[in-house]
Amino acid sequence: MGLSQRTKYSHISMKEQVDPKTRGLVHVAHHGTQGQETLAAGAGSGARRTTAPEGLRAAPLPARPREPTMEPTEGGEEERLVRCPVCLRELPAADINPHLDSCLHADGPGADLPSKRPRLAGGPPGSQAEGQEGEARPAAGSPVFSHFHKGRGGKQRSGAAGGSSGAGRDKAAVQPGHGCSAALCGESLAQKLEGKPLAERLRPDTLGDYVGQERVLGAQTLLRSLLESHEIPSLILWGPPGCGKTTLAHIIAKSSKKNGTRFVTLSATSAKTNDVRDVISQAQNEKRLFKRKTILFIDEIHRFNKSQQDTFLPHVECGTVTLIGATTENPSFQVNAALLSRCRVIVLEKLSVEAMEAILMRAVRSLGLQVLGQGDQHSAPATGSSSKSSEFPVYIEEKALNTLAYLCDGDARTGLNGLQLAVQARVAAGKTTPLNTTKGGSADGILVTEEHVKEGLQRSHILYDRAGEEHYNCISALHKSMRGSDENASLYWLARMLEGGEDPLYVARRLVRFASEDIGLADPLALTQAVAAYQGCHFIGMPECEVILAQCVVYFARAPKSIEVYRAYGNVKECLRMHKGPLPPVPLHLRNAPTRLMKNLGYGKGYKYNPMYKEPVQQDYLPEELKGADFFKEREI
Ligand SMILES: Nc1ncnc2c1ncn2[C@@H]1O[C@H](COP(=O)(O)OP(=O)(O)OP(=O)(O)O)[C@@H](O)[C@H]1O
Repeated sequence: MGLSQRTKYSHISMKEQVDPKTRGLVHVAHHGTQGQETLAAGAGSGARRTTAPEGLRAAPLPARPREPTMEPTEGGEEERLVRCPVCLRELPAADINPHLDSCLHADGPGADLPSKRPRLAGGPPGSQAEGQEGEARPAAGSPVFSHFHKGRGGKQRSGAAGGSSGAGRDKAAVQPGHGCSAALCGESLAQKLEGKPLAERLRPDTLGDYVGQERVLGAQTLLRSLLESHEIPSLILWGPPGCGKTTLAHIIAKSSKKNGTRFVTLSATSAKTNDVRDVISQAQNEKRLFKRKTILFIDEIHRFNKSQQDTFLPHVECGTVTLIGATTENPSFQVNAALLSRCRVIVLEKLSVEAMEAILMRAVRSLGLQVLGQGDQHSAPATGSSSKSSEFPVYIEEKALNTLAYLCDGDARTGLNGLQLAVQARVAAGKTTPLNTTKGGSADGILVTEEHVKEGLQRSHILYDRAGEEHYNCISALHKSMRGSDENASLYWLARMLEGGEDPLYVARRLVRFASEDIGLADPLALTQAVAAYQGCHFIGMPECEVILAQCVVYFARAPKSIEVYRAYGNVKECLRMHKGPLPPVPLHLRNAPTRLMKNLGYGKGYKYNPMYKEPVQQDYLPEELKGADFFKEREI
């Protein structure tokens, strides 16, 4: 490595020491990271590394091109060729700093998001999504780089990635080597199916690729024109899982980079109040020193408690940050009213079957599969397949795609995961199916059928229609298993629901009911357990709350059971339903008599106040005609 490079990082290092609170520091950390990557790429052995202090290295932040600090070089050092880690050109060492600055600058001011890092790591141009996956992740607790990270279900969110538009991506995927910039480009089918989930790889980068949600994002809508003019108001994106909330934020991130706005992501499942404060103080510095705006995206904002939400309220109010929150829960209940009133609530819907079909078709094209309609005849391998020529062509039944679009219940992640697993399983099994392709001839290929797709959904734990019958079937199976004191079956049905994406509060509500209906007075503490479980789920959400529900479910399966109260109450209801004629009046002696008139009418007359009696009091409490009724006697419920 040339001295001038070392000088560059020395300069940065000095800056960190000078002003550890300002954005200078922020850049330092990232420059430090880049420095290391540059060293790796430039391959100077024995080069002196200037690393950021420990705490800073843990929070790599976007680099911003800066003026190089040129110092006299040692004899002839600048004559050595050094490879630019960005464009891979070889240049004299003396020129590398200014060149690097202009290279970094070429992406515009927003290029300081982590999308740049794969290129520094020497990945092929356009392989940014790939590179991000393999990147050293920022240390936990670094709020700024936990972009799109999501705890639930082990989902991974990539950062505000760079890369070409999704439209171009589709094309590129179908035509390998064609200005290839897509995550799936130039790989064999098996490679495309490995590693990062397909849903993540196919996350649209532009509004053009964003399917559905016409009501809020269609042409002429307010939100679309705001997004197109880069005027991003504070937003709460509310919608069911997999409908595109994070994707929309990702698109906003990409587009906001164009006008130099910073985009920072926190996940409320893992971020602490201090992380929020850090982001806000950085945003304040950015605004004050660089007039740079910050958009703060908080995924699963409903997981923040009210006081955490209060932390950013004044800063949203005064415009230090523009907030974008994503939530699957009704924001009226989960988001501070004051915060809510400062945000526009965008209600996203479950994706329609048509929208899902479009998303699946895009995936099919990217994977290079060929759709086989009923009665279709094919003579050639899958068109557009980027599979290596040694691989069999892979076909998928049109019916299989339709079924998938229906079964995934408007959740694109579920649909794409199901498709990925089905194809993966078939390819791994390597089973070729002779297809009657041409008249009088046949060809080999791998066929993915409707059955395989259903299996694929089951394998991703998702053959569970949250809105439909399966939802009721599973909760019923759980209830009956607990009633039957089968702790294994109880846990099984619980897991089937939670892994299928069921709302934990729905299960918790059922447990509250079960505590009274089936355990009742045999263990009155059961109700307390159930309510506590409900509150626990409410506080911490999935996936952490799953064990709370599991504990409660096992407690209930093992608990003694009594339906005495449930049955008796049912008997009373039955009695009321069966009563003919007007309901009997409340006996006068049981009535309260707050006024003289009421007293005169006989209200409360003859009532025996029990505490005044040492012996049991003989007194009727039921209406005359029900005297002696015993609702606790066993009857048909
Ligand atoms: N409207 C859409 N158009 C195209 N693809 C979509 C759309 N919505 C979702 N997807 C696909 O589904 C995947 C998951 O979507 P996303 O992460 O945006 O869902 P979400 O609403 O944030 O879900 P969750 O609440 O579970 O986090 C994306 O990576 C993308 O591939």
